[in-house]
Amino acid sequence: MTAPNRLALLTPAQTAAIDSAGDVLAWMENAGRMAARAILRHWTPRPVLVACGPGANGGDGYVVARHLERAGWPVRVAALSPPREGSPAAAMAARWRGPIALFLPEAAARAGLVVDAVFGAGLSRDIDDRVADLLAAAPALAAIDVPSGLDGATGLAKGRVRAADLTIALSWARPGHYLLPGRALCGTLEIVDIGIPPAALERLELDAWRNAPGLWTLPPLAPDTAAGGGDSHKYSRGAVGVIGAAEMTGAARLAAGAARRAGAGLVTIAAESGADLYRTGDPGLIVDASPLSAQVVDPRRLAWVCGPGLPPAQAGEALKLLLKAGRQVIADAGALAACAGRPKRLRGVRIVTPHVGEFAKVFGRSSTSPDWRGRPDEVRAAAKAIGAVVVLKGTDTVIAAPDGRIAINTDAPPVLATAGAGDVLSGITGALLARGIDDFDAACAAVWLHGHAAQLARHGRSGDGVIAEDIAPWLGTAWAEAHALARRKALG
Ligand SMILES: NC(=O)C1=CN([C@@H]2O[C@H](COP(=O)(O)OP(=O)(O)OC[C@H]3O[C@@H](n4cnc5c(N)ncnc54)[C@H](OP(=O)(O)O)[C@@H]3O)[C@@H](O)[C@H]2O)[C@@H](O)CC1
Ligand SMILES: [K+]
Repeated sequence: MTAPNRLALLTPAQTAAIDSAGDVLAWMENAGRMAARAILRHWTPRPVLVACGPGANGGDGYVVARHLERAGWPVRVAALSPPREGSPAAAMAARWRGPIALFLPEAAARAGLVVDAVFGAGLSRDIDDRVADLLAAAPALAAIDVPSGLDGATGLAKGRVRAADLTIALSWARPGHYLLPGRALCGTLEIVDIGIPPAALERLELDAWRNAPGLWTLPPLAPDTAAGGGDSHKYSRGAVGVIGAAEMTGAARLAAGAARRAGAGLVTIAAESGADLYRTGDPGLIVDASPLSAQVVDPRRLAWVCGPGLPPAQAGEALKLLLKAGRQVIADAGALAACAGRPKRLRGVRIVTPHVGEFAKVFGRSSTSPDWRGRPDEVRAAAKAIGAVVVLKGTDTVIAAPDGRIAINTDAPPVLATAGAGDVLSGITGALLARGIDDFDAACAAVWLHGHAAQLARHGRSGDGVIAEDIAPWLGTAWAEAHALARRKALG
């Protein structure tokens, strides 16, 4: 993976590292000017209160105030406390000669728009009532960097955080802009360029990105005959095995169908029992009723999906056989249930795809409260513990590699919260692994294709009535769009 800088997500600590060696005054001026421009695009002229904190976020606020006033808007500034003497923020505060207001909710309520420049990357504790009350009284809110109280690293709220209508991110977004509840607290997110040279990123150890085409690249979906790929055969396009359950056959069929649409040359359902049920399904699907122990040694069937629809005991047995045979395993559903509280049993698998409840059961968290989902470090730790890529599924799916890299998916539609959608994802992942794509890239690309195909299904025919079966037929289009987007961004 050669991750492009434009997809990088910066934590507050990384921003601080950039600032310590940079021209903060110039960047602050740019940040305030660009934020003012974004505000001018989003709102018609109205009285504005700019709420400024004591740090550089407040410094940006004084610049916004100056530019909005220059644009003819009535502007007042309310300071929580004055900036530290000699700091860049103090220099910007000194250049504000306009009206001052008390830092009180009444001042916010009288304005038509409040600019939240109280805390950004320097947030160090929960915000108190004084800040929360003022921001809560705002009729509309534009936040600089993050809404005050939102932890940019985790997406968690520190105290009572007022959701913004517009959040203006500076040069790069943060994990917290995309992780829930942060994503919901940001409103519309705009990323503005404040002139930090891309070389500044080279000094950082980047480890988080937005999941989008360009982060990974896909081979062509089908062999290109014109380019001499016409002699490729079904095994060279990747062969996928899916462990079939005797009873809940739908899940394995959904996974297998998705693997086929995602470009696998050959997909087999391993069904020691229940084979007849599978044979009544799609004609292009191979059903193998021989003992699994004999199937797993077929060297051509490298990638296996283990778990969808399986009872935990069967999944656990299958997992052991697959790992012993050195297969590339995607563990989901029943295979995760078989490893509840025993994550070490997953050592040797390539990718696991738990939802929040499964993650909690496998990795032994006592609570499934939505609160902890915003903590990428927990997903990183899980990936490290089992030496495999962990895909924590949700509306803000986090994909973590054992080496600490994470990608956050940002555009999955809510319609994906439907039975069988997870089985489809495991099938797509299997197809990409079988085609020889690196584990982390395969997981990231599968998550994106899955979400994008669901979006296409939604805009195509299904509307909000998208069901799991609707997703796979759109994978070909999603694949083509991934190529087009990666190409366009690389050029642009
Ligand atoms: N490279 C970039 O992207 C650039 C970014 N820029 C901007 O810089 C911002 C980061 O600036 P920053 O480091 O000064 O932190 P900021 O959030 O203003 O606050 C720190 C102050 O608040 C205080 N404090 C914290 N929490 C508190 C609480 N709950 N309740 C009360 N007080 C609290 C804290 O006190 P302390 O923790 O020290 O006690 C300290 O005094 C960033 O968000 C962006 O807007 C541009 O200007 C330039 C280029
Ligand atoms: K802010």
